[in-house]
Amino acid sequence: MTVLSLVPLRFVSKEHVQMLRIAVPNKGTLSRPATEMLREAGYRQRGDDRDLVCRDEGNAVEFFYLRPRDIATYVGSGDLDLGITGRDLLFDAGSPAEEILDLDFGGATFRYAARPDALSSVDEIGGRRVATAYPGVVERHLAERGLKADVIRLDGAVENAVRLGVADVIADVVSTGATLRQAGLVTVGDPILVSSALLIRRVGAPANGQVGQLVRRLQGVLVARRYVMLAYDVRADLLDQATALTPGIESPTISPLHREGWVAVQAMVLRGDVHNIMDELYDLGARAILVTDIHACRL
Ligand SMILES: Nc1ncnc2c1ncn2[C@@H]1O[C@H](COP(=O)(O)OP(=O)(O)OP(=O)(O)O)[C@@H](O)[C@H]1O
Ligand SMILES: O=P(O)(O)OC[C@H]1O[C@H](OP(=O)(O)OP(=O)(O)O)[C@H](O)[C@@H]1O
Ligand SMILES: [Mg+2]
Repeated sequence: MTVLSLVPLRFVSKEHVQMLRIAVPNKGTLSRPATEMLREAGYRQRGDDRDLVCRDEGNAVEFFYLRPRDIATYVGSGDLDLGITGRDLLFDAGSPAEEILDLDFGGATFRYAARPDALSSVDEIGGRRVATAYPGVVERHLAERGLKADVIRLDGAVENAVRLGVADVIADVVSTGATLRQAGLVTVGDPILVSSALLIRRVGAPANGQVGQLVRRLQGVLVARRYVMLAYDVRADLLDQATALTPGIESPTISPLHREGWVAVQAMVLRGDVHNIMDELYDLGARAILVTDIHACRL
């Protein structure tokens, strides 16, 4: 770790700050949610979808917009410090880069599929032709199972490969399953992997204060998206029952109310649970139950 990385950025004159270099998907499913998340975390992002670079001088970060498939290569080689890419693309690249944070978007499974009557299990893939745009993932998966198959690398639209007689099986990203259905294919076996967008860095990269700050900001966005703030008033003798419903992340905040025998409670709750919790609190006797969004946080 350099001495500079220990000093908060605002105390260091700008010409001495090393710019952190981050790869962001320039196109495809991950592109928009990645730039939105970085914006929510307080970083400047490109104004035009064709821009290839964006410097955020205030935060000492430089963003490079690259094909998501290439991002693990740039990060694994150490040419860029961090990157945002999919878990499936990271595994496919096989470069020495690793996940440091799951960003909770771009979720999809990666699976085998074939004609409904063609295969009953993954073991039957041995000796067949498998079309995929992710040969690294497929070859490793087959090797782990001791299966030998002919892996055919295609660029996209791989679902057509069976129809066109190029392959017996495909391995591809499945989200809604609509593309598979349209091509008359069904999944074979369990998912090869469950993917989502990740923040990645080079394996063995030294600890760095700037990276730590970026990770905390992104974690703040994740928490702000997952949680809401719930506030309510409740009789003091019901407080234990009420706080069992709203334990918060560390502990709920309890404040006295002017009204004798009542207290106000504030706690973070999961966004998806909030309506059930509000119903239960109301039934318990809590009143003035209010929900507010969290815009940013550091826990
Ligand atoms: N419905 C989806 N289709 C494709 N990729 C998806 C989907 N949902 C999530 N992803 C993830 O997005 C990444 C693939 O992005 P990439 O930009 O390479 O392909 P794409 O979004 O299909 O764009 P395109 O094929 O137009 O280049 C993978 O990590 C994949 O798991
Ligand atoms: O399960 P679904 O919701 O149908 O989504 C999955 C499909 O979407 C992607 O294709 P894309 O449109 O990106 O075309 P591509 O195959 O040329 O990349 C992916 O490769 C699958 O084909
Ligand atoms: Mg695609």
